Amino acid sequence: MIEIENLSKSFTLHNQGGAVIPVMQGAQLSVGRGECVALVGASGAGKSTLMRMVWGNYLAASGSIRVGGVDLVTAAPRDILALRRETLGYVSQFLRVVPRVPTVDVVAEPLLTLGTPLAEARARAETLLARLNIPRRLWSLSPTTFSGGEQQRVNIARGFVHPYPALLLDEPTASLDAANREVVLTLIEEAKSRGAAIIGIFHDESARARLCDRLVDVTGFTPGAAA
Ligand SMILES: Nc1ncnc2c1ncn2[C@@H]1O[C@H](COP(=O)(O)OP(=O)(O)OP(=O)(O)O)[C@@H](O)[C@H]1O
Repeated sequence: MIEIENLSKSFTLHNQGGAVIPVMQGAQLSVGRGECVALVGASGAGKSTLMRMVWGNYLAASGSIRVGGVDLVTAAPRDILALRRETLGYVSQFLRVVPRVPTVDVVAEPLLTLGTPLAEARARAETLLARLNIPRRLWSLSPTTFSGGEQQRVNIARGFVHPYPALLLDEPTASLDAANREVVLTLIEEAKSRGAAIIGIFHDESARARLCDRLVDVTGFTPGAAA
């Protein structure tokens, strides 16, 4: 479902004399349906950079990243947007929302853009918000004033409301209490059992051990690392 081949990336710092920092070379990764792969490696090794390339926010210098047949390295922006609507979900660590949109609609939005009728989209959003223990009285409010953990759960609800065939998870349990962490781990297990291909960054080692079929150390993709 997710196939990464011979991927390279460098950053050019235009405000610092055009310094070029190579961060990745020859990265390979393949994630099948129902599989969860954890990206590991020391801080600065390139986990987030790899994730952002798969999401299509960072452009690779060379190589390919195929998700459901679309190559993110060469795809046109409209094809990347279509991929994000239908196929590829991303739960980032931080919620970014348009102010004043009620939480229930923030969560329902991915379904609405796919043409799901409003009542059905809201009902599915509410089921997830309830599972994730967001109090009902907050559903009609914007999540901008919510606590860190509440915002993370809203973000997770939004990422799981549509059954994306591929999912990127950046520290999905980072600021959660034990009960909510358990809900999130169960949601990820359910996504795996329906066949989602998942790439995640999990500093939570026991979550990683429970969910992940493989660990991939991105240090091996650092330029100059032994191939
Ligand atoms: N936008 C950017 N511009 C320039 N350099 C960047 C940029 N993003 C990342 N880097 C560099 O790329 C390297 C990899 O960073 P990245 O954030 O991917 O590491 P990481 O493994 O996710 O680290 P951490 O576990 O600390 O989050 C670092 O040396 C970082 O400074």
